[in-house]
Amino acid sequence: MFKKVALGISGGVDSAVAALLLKRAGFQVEGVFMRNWDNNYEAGFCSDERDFEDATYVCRKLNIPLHRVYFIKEYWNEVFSVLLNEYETGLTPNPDILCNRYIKFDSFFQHCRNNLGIDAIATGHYANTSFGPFLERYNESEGVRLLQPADKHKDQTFFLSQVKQFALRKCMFPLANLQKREVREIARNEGLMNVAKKKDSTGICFIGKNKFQNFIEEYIETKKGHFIDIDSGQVVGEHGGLHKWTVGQRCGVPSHKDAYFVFKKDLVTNDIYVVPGTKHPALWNDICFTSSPHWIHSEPAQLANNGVLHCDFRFQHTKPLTPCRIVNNPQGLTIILQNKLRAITEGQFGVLYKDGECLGSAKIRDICHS
Ligand SMILES: Nc1ncnc2c1ncn2[C@@H]1O[C@H](COP(=O)(O)OP(=O)(O)OP(=O)(O)O)[C@@H](O)[C@H]1O
Repeated sequence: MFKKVALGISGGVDSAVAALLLKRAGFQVEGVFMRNWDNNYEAGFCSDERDFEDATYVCRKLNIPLHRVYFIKEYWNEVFSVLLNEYETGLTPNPDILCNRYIKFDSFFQHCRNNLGIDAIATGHYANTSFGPFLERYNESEGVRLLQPADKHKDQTFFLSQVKQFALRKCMFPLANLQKREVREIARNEGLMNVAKKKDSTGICFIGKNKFQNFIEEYIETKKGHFIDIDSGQVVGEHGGLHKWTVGQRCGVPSHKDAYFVFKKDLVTNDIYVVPGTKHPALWNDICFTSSPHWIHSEPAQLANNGVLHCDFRFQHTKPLTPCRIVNNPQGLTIILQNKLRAITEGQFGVLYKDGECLGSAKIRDICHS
């Protein structure tokens, strides 16, 4: 039932091998290279031309057509302006999660469906769904579930935790059952040497080599303020703008004992409260409150019945899962962690897992400092 598939080709090894596996499985593959940032707006950005050349090389080698699409306006409206707004309101946003929700699994999906006549999309993400890596278990009358892939170290479900059902149910993840080293090996064996040795992309997709602090300065007004030691109440230094700092970050202000770390940002006074030492107890918390959650499949029955959901939590992609208990509250969720975590940050997403399934996520809006 699925014949023609649009695959997001980034010029990296993962999407190259995904293309190869889709071809081997007999699908008609349309490669699509996407650009979300207009490099003409700014000097000094890394150009994605090199990536486009690599994408062209992959598609030529595998004999698949390559299309180029632009979502610059969509990215600006749905991702970048949200990012600026969140920085301006003292939060630390996660644009990669928004990019997947609004661009890759919405604009990209709709564009490919409307213009390329495809039956499904695919990406080189390390993720899986209950419909299988090639939608082999697709069921029209069932909701799809987002599952962790075989490679737990590369698992990218964290970044997919806000994706909507309508696109996810028509998405293939051909790398679901592979380890990263196997993916590189497949690329090498297939003569895709250019991409086999490329490093993984990191961080926000459009910033490239420019330092984030310099970059963000171009867009947000710099308002200087004080660093204040929460233990002594004393001003211990000056900062160059709330948006440049995030909870848990080392401030570079010396104290008599240890370096200072960001504890909390005060939007009203424009001060940043800091604590001496990375292990200061104020940085460690086990209760947080979120905005209204996005459930990939559906609200878990325990919560729907006003009960307690026992599951696992993470708010940073690379960190281990922490067991937690969750209850609904009028604004969203109350999450009670089994152990304290360092630097839980407002604006980040709390991503929830249970038995290998990514249930969804919710934006952290407050932390209970006991
Ligand atoms: N510029 C792009 N155009 C089209 N698809 C993209 C682009 N960037 C990323 N993707 C899709 O999203 C997937 C995940 O991208 P991401 O950059 O998060 O991970 P990655 O592991 O570096 O992937 P890759 O090795 O394919 O670059 C890619 O495998 C690809 O399918």
